[in-house]
Amino acid sequence: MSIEPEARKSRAQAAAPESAARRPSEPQDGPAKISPMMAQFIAIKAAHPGSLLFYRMGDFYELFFEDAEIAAKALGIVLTRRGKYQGEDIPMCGVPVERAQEYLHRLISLGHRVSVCEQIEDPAEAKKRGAKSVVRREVRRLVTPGTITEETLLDPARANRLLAIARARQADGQWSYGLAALDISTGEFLLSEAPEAQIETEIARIEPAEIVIPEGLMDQPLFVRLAREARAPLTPLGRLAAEGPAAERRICDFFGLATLDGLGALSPAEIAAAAAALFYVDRTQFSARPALSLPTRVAREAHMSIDAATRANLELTRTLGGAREGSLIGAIDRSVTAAGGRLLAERLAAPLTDPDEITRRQEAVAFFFDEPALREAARRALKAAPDLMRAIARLALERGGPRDLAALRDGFFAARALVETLRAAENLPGELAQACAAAGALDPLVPQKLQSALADALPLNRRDGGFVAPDFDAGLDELRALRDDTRKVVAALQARYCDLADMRQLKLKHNNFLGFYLEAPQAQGEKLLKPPFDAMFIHRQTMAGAMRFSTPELSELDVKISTAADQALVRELSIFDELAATLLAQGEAIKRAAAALACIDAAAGLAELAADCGWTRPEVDGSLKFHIEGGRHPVVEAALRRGGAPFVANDCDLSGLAEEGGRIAVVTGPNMAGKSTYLRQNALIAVLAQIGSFVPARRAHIGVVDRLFSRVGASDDLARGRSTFMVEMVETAAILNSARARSLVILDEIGRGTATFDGLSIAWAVMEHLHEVNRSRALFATHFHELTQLGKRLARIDNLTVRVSEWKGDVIFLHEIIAGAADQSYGVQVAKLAGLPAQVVARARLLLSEFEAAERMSSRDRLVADLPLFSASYVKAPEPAEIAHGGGSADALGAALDAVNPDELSPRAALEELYRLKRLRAGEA
Ligand SMILES: Nc1ncnc2c1ncn2[C@@H]1O[C@H](COP(=O)(O)OP(=O)(O)OP(=O)(O)O)[C@@H](O)[C@H]1O
Repeated sequence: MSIEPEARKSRAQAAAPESAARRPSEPQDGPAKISPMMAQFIAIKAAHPGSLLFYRMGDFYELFFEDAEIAAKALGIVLTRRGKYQGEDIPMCGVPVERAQEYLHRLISLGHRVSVCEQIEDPAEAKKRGAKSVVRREVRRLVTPGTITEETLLDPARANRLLAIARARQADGQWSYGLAALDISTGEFLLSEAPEAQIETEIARIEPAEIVIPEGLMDQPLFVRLAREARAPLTPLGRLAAEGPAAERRICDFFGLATLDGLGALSPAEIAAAAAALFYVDRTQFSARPALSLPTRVAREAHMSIDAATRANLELTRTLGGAREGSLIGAIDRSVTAAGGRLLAERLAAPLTDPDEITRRQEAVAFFFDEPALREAARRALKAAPDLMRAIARLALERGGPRDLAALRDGFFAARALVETLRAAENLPGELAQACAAAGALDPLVPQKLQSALADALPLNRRDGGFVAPDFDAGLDELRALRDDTRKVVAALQARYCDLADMRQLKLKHNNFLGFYLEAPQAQGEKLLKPPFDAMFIHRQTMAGAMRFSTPELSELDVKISTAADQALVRELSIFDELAATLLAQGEAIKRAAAALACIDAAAGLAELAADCGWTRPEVDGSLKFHIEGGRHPVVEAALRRGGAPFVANDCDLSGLAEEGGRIAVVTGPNMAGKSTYLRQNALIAVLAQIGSFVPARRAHIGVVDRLFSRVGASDDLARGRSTFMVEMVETAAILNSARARSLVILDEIGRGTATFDGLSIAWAVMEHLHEVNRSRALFATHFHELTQLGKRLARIDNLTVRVSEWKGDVIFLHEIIAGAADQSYGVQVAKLAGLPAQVVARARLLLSEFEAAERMSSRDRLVADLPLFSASYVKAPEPAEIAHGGGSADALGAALDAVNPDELSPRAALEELYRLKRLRAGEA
């Protein structure tokens, strides 16, 4: 895109007085050859490496040299030239200030960092220092993906976290990693600690927008990979940022604490990470200070551990394609506020493991579930609540605008309405009672004041003015009247003077020489030269037939009118600051109230969902139960419902006893029957139960799951140099190395990505390991029917299959899970449904019956049945000759087969031939 002609004009004007410059990276020929402006630019640029420099010039932010080339390409704006540096043109491009946020958004989302350099004095001031002096400029902010606060740059539905990682050596010599996650758009500040093997899982939970790590770790493949997987840019920090006592001091200084003792037992790695995060905040925000909450430690055991692959596979907060729509959060989010939606996403990313805490959340949902009228009223009140957390955070950073004041006003009113609604309720459960108390603690006078202060229509930026309501401030009203209604002011003044002098012909006029003056006809003017009028009216001129007078008030009027606009704005800005200060003085209470509203919204939203979709409250405790009756997949069910199709509910029981471990269900069944859906729905039900939600099931009893693992589907990771099979094996290895009795494991078609017998052997051994060593509750979907044999030999393995029926040779999926093993794959029927050409389907049917006949005659089944536990015996593959000739079948069958020429058969004839051959083999023909 190009810049508008009007904007371009003002930019040209802004740039006009400056002259040529050299490339900043090269030695300069001498100061004489560089304009003062370019010298200033070069100095500022050198002090802020690693970012694009937005250099304010009048109504534009200009970029020069390489920055201009990068930005012009990224933003699609025109690259121009401006002056020369060492004989070469200087590339330049620019963005109008009023559209800067839009351009910033694009640059930040591409992973760039932008230093915003402002003019910090009036050009008129600069001129006073001499004609060639340059306006003072300073970088006021470094905008990076993890430190943005503007509404237009943020996703309302997601937290925007900066993650700082630091490491510290432990007593046993191992490295431990501290993780500090902070969101300056809301003030949230959380700390945790993890060993190297768990960092990936922690990062997946935090979903950072930017990761800050010590410079020395920048090149480590682990971090390069982690950042790529988290789709977050990696920023290095020097060593000084987070070391020893300096780290503690940095945290204490930031929060005004004497010691860190009040924050609980923080580890050295956590302290280092927290200090690094604060250092980075300082570096990016300069003098502005975000209203961060005190850092809170998050114990890893407090949350269900879900590794990155499992999160991705289960599509908890985004689909594999990256969209929210189609993910679990997309299906369950019924919250009506942005903060409520964010809280739900956060809870989904970190389900709880403490049954008491889960019960506390459930009680809040159950309350709204049982009280539909209250739920409706609460949701109506919440709908009027804007994003309080982000509004107060922007005010704290002095980046707030009039709309943030209005957001807080509306939020205060909404909180009051909500509290009034809920206070009427009896037996408010603990979580809601606490939230109500926080929401009710807001000062009722504040919204009143904001209400009378703010105009109806509000500009985005306070500098635009016009946001203070009429009648709020007499001084402002007067200035505005002067600015807007010169004519009216003049008319009113003229009428007043006419009354005072009792002289109708007195006229108020203006010229450049006298400014405002009063003119009277000669005869009547004489009267004003005498007492008492001469005390007020000062004679200025006598003309032919008229006399001119001024008054002290009129002399001031001139000055007043010309500066009224500026003064009105200054007055408005000071009213803004006053209102902002009133709000910031209550910053902590506002943050608590905002969190309370989000909490109520999340609970009411989940209750709405449960009521709407027929969900029930699960029983969650410390046992190893996993018993679900009539479970459904929330996302698939919603999709089917949109198409008018029903979802078939299914049971699942993996319950085990502590001394033995959980049960494993081996699910076999045709393609497309619903195995993957079944596996995933049970994992999702566990996640939902542990965030305190109701679940899509008739009944559910779940003993808390500490770790959830899934190996679902197959995908290459070519960027990491891993084939499909390698990815599958790496993920499986991670599961077998870390799953425990309290874990839930979902394995979908392990071993599919390699040769049949390798795959079968691996799957077999994996199952044995899960059963004997991990002892986890597990679901295992497979097309290796041989694995159903394991159920006969290992006590806690059950076989499940999906019911299908056949009609005229076609398969009909019933999606019903029943006990037992599948007897057929129906792969060919599914291929037919998929639209494979008829000849191919017929040929496949023929081949299939041949292969099956061959297999029946082979010793494979017997071999599998005889496999000793834990001996990874190789299962003998049938000899090619056996397949070709039907193994040890009768000569008659061989002769009949030899007589068939498949190339000459129509699909129908081939099918008939196949049935004939089968009858022949069975001795019927
Ligand atoms: N319980 C159910 N009720 C209704 N429809 C279902 C149910 N389960 C699955 N389906 C439908 O069947 C489709 C296929 O399901 P799914 O992918 O789970 O099959 P699958 O057995 O895992 O197949 P494959 O073995 O080919 O991977 C789903 O997209 C959904 O539309």
